[in-house]
Amino acid sequence: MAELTLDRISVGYGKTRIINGVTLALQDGEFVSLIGPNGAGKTTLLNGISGQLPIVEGRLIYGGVDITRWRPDRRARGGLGRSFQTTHLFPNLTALENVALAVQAHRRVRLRSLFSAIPATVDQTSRHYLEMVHLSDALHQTARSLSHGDKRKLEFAMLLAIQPKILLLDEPTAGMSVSEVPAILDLVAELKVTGDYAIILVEHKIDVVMRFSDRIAVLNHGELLAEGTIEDVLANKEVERAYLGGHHGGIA
Ligand SMILES: Nc1ncnc2c1ncn2[C@@H]1O[C@H](COP(=O)(O)OP(=O)(O)OP(=O)(O)O)[C@@H](O)[C@H]1O
Repeated sequence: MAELTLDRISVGYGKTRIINGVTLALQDGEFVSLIGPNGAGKTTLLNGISGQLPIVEGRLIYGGVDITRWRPDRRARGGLGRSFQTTHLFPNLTALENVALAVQAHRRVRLRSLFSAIPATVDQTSRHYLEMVHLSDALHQTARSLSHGDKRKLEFAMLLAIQPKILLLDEPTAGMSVSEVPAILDLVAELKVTGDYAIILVEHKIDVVMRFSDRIAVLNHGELLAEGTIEDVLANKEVERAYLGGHHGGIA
């Protein structure tokens, strides 16, 4: 059974529908890249899956359960982890405190306990996730003081703290300096190799897409234009036309 099935889903803002009837299945441990020209609806589709935007038509099935009407926090607790293009950290808290907060939120511990002392088990678990993202040296640094690349690593640690089964990664290297990109991509590679996560990656850089993807899905004007292996998709004339269609940014 597919881990996650998008069954003809439509997603929109208010009365404006951006995603129209997209069907896609993600298997256990599979890595699918979601590509498409600027404005195609990639982020909107991720928002529909994670629950930030409502699915106005169709069904979202996760592990055999219809989660179409679940709120975002319930989806996250159930194992749908979502990263964003911009950072979502508590700048004045340390790296350890940020992750502890995510661990506690996931365990539904009352958050005020964080500000007295981090319970030992939470502390240990938080350190584990920080180690996974290679931030053990920055435990006690405030999030504010971290480099952009390390902030992104910290977000990964917080994402892992909710023990996701599915990772929805929205351009994880967006806004990074060239020197910071490899470490983040290595992190994605390390997560992939565990086989513990099914991953949907939104990405413009074709070299990144080629490095990781088992399969590619192409969105255009809110609809699924093509789906298949890298070779299939790159040889698809409609995909080529969509990218060459004038004002859009191309596959980089
Ligand atoms: N808050 C919003 N309200 C209304 N429309 C929006 C909103 N956010 C995005 N849109 C519109 O939805 C469409 C799809 O945007 P989306 O950000 O999902 O595309 P994308 O494929 O992720 O683009 P990019 O590759 O540039 O990030 C665009 O036409 C955009 O203008």
